Amino acid sequence: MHILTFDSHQKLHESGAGIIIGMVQTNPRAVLGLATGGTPIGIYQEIVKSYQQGIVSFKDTTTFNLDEYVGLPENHQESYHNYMNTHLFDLIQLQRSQTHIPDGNAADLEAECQSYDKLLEQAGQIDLQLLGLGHNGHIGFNEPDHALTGCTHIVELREETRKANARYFDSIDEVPTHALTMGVGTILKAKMILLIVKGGDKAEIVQRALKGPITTDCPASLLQTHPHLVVLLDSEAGRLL
Ligand SMILES: O=P(O)(O)OC[C@H]1O[C@](O)(CO)[C@@H](O)[C@@H]1O
Repeated sequence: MHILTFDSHQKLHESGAGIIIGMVQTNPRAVLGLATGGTPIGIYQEIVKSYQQGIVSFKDTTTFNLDEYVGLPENHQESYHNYMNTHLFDLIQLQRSQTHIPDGNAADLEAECQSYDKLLEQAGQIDLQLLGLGHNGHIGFNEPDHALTGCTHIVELREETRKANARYFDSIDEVPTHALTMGVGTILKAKMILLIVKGGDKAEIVQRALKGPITTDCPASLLQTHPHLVVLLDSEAGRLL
C-alpha cells in the first residue's frame, strides 16, 4: 500500500489526475473504474484541463461507474448519470458507448445487475479503480454488514449514508433508499486501486480502513489485501495514521 498525504487539495487533485492520465497515455485502451461523490470532482477538473490542452485523449478508453441510486431519474441533478456527464464525460468527449453506469431505473433491477456484470466481464479486468470513502467505511455503496457481496447488487442504504448524502439534496426524504453497486469482489479484482479521501471528518474511518482489522464492518478495510493500492489523503484525513 502506498499512502501519499498532501497539504493542499490542488496538489492532491493534480496527483490523482496525473495517475489516471498516465495510465491512459500508456494504455489508451484502459478500462477505468470511476467514482462519484464530492471527493473526485477536483480530480475530474484536472483531467478535463489536461484533455483541453491536448495532453490526453480518451477516444479508446472504456469506463465503468461504481454505483447509481435506484429510482432517481437519469436527468435528476443528483443522479450519478447526470454527475458523470456534467463533471467528466461531456467535457472529454466520451461517447455513451464507452461509458457504463448501472441503470437504477431498470424494470428488473436483478437482471440489470447481472447484465452489468456481464459487461464488466466482457471488458476484461479494470485497469484502475478510483474510489472515495464513505464515513462508515463504505466503498461504492457496499455498506458495513456481516457479509459482503462480490458482484453487482441492490443495496439498501444505511441511514448514516442517506444523512451524509442529504447535503446534496433538498432534504433527507429526497435521498433514495436503495442503490445498485458494483460488489467488493469486482472492486478488488481491479489491477490498481486509487483511494482518495479528504477532510478531518473521515480521519477516524481512514485509520480503521487502512490500519484496523480487516472486517466486513468496514468494507474499505478489505482494500488492505489489494496488491496495488495507492491512497491519496489530505493532511486532515491522514492525521490519525
Ligand atoms: O466523496 P463523498 O461525497 O464524501 O462520498 C464518499 C462516498 O460516498 C458515495 O458518494 C456513496 O455514498 C461514494 O460514491 C463515495 O465514494
